[in-house]
Amino acid sequence: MYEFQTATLGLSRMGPNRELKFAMEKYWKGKIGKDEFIAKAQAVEELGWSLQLADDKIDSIPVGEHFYYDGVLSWAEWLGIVPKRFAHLDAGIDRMFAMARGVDGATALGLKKWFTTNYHYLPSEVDTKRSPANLTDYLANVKRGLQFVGADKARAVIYGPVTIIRHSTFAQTEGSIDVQRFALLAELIPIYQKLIQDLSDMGVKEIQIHEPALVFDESSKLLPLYKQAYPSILANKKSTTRIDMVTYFEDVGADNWTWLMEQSEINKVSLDFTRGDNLALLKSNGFPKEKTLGAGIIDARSPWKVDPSKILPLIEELQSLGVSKDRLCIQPCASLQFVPWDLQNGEDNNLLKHQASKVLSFQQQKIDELHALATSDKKFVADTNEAWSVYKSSGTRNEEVGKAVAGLTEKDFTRGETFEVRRPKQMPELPILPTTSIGSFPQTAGIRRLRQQLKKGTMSKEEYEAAIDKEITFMIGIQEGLGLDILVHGEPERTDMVEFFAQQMNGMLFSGNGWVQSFGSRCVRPPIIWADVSLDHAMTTREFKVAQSLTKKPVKGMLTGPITILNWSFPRADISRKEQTFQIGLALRKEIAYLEEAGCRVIQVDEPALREGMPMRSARKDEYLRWAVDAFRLATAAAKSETSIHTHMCYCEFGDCMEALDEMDADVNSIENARSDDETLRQFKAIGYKKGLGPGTYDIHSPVVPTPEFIRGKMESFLENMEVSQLTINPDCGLKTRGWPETIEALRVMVEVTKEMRLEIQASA
Ligand code: MET
Ligand SMILES: [Zn+2]
Repeated sequence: MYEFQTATLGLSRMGPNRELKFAMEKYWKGKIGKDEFIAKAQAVEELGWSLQLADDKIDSIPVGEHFYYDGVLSWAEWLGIVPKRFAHLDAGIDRMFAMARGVDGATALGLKKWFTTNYHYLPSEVDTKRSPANLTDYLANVKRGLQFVGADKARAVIYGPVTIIRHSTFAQTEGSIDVQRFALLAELIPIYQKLIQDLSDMGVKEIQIHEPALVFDESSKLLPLYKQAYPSILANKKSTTRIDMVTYFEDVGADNWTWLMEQSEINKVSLDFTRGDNLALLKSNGFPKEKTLGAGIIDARSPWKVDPSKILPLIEELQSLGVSKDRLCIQPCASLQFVPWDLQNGEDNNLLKHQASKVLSFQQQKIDELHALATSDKKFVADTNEAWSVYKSSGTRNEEVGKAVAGLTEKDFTRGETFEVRRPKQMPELPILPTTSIGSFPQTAGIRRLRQQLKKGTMSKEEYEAAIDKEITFMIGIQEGLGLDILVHGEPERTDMVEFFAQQMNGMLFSGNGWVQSFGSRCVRPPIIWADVSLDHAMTTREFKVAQSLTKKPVKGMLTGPITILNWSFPRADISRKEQTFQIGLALRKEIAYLEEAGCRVIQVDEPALREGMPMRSARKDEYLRWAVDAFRLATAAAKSETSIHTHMCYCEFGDCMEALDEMDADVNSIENARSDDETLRQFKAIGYKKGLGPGTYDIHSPVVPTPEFIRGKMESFLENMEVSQLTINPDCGLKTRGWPETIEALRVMVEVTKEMRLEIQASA
């Protein structure tokens, strides 16, 4: 052991070259069998273990935490929290994948953002009857880990029951959620008791119980569940098995702190020191002498190196607050799944050549940093300090941008006329219940090939654009044929809704292989903001003009909003997120002007990441929402009254920020709703929302075409909750992951049902 102990809480799951992604997709298509799939997945897991074992870099290495699709989903499968529609399937990974992706008419589980990240988990659905728990696969995996890593270093990871319960949905018909939560907990306690015993018997010396739900606001009423769960779960635990209670993404709050520190069966508490204020809690309460502190001092969600001038004093301070060296374990604040595998890995060197890369740090580098900190490596400290000072003087600031942000006044954030005044001026020719889509159409293999050819240089820019225009022509033709009212160009030129814009703005940096998991096999490659952001040319008008020239119907301009660009990028570490978002907002404001100039009358500014960036504590929530909403308003406020500003959001729990959605002052909010069962729609009604709303009519994640009855049911529910004049009819989200046949069929059903309903409404008027 070195000066400090080191631990990790989980690694990037996909592998250096997204091996798990490709293995999963092949397995789903039946191109490889189950054994081959598992072998490939295990090879990635073992690679991760090896990285940590090398040079004894990490003392506590998690095992049993390499999930194929999602952790909450795997635990639901193992614990038997399986909704009826999947209960007939055999337990195991096929049922787990079935729940993730849907099968034979059984729709998939929901999809939600995990805390404040852009990673999505699958909420378990709680039926009245549970399937039997089956932890065989989990235990076998832990056993493999123990053998590979060695019993001294292996730490079995368990997702704790309260976190599972907090991320489950309960039937509204079965009575109060609180009661249902306790009922489920009562069933889970004996399962966890046995599990802890089994792990002890196998020779596991320490168990990491991941209970990040401890960071939810105290008002979330979870503490009674913790109080109920843990004394019983840990009651029969052998004294030789240590417990590390792991939290992340926020501080645990005063009440949870007190509870945690009082639990004598908990030997180590892992806390996040990069978000929230656990340090203040430690200062005011001290830290129990008999416990180890797992100090999450390395930001697992940031691609930037540690700043020694901040992190070394923090390590000192923790000791001066009474955490002795032998009880201090330094670690990343959360799983490293939120950063790419390795900075050096497979890069085409564009990234590595850039000055900023000297201060970048992906998973491999973070493991090295931990090791350097644990061994008090002086050279590392000197080199890192030097790298940061070189970076800061390498053109990160742009004076013009700085002035523009500093000079903003109230007027810059406010549209010329109020919603009531401007709304009637917007596309008055539209019928009631205008139909539209969210923007993207299927990204076919052909389209992806075009991009590869352009990249390889086997296709010229002119040829590429001509091919893209052909796609746009096809897509406009389809939409005309279907009879949609507000058309889109279909986004064939965009790889990704953030990357496409980031690539055209100044101040952004891109990796060739810096993938992180978004959900299931889907990975994203977030741009890295390294300097002040600005824009010096139009980004979307070329494709808009092509599309609009082909139709008399309005074509919707399609932009990604400032908050989403920020949240789905890696923000820089040296200036605030607010300042970066305002810079992006100003760039988008220019783009909206370019689009208007090109004749665009309706512009959608997507903000699917608005909610996920929101901090978890009420005090900080309000502050975030204020600047996040302001950034959106900054981007859109200069639009003419005649320009209809739409926005779109998806796959979040919006309940606690509804007012903010209203304050964004968009003319129409096209929001995901089908997969969350009208919850979002009811929440809009509850706040008395009067602006335009496009609640999604069907889930776009499934290839299953919705029936007319289903769409009709949705629309009836819209009409019960909103005025006809408020409604726009659209799917839940973009269609880029779908194939053409089901896309056309589903939209055809949506348009047909809308036409029928228009006639009915007019007849009854
Ligand atoms: C994740 S939200 C996606 C919105 C985007 N306009 C699309 O249709 O793909
Ligand atoms: Zn969406």
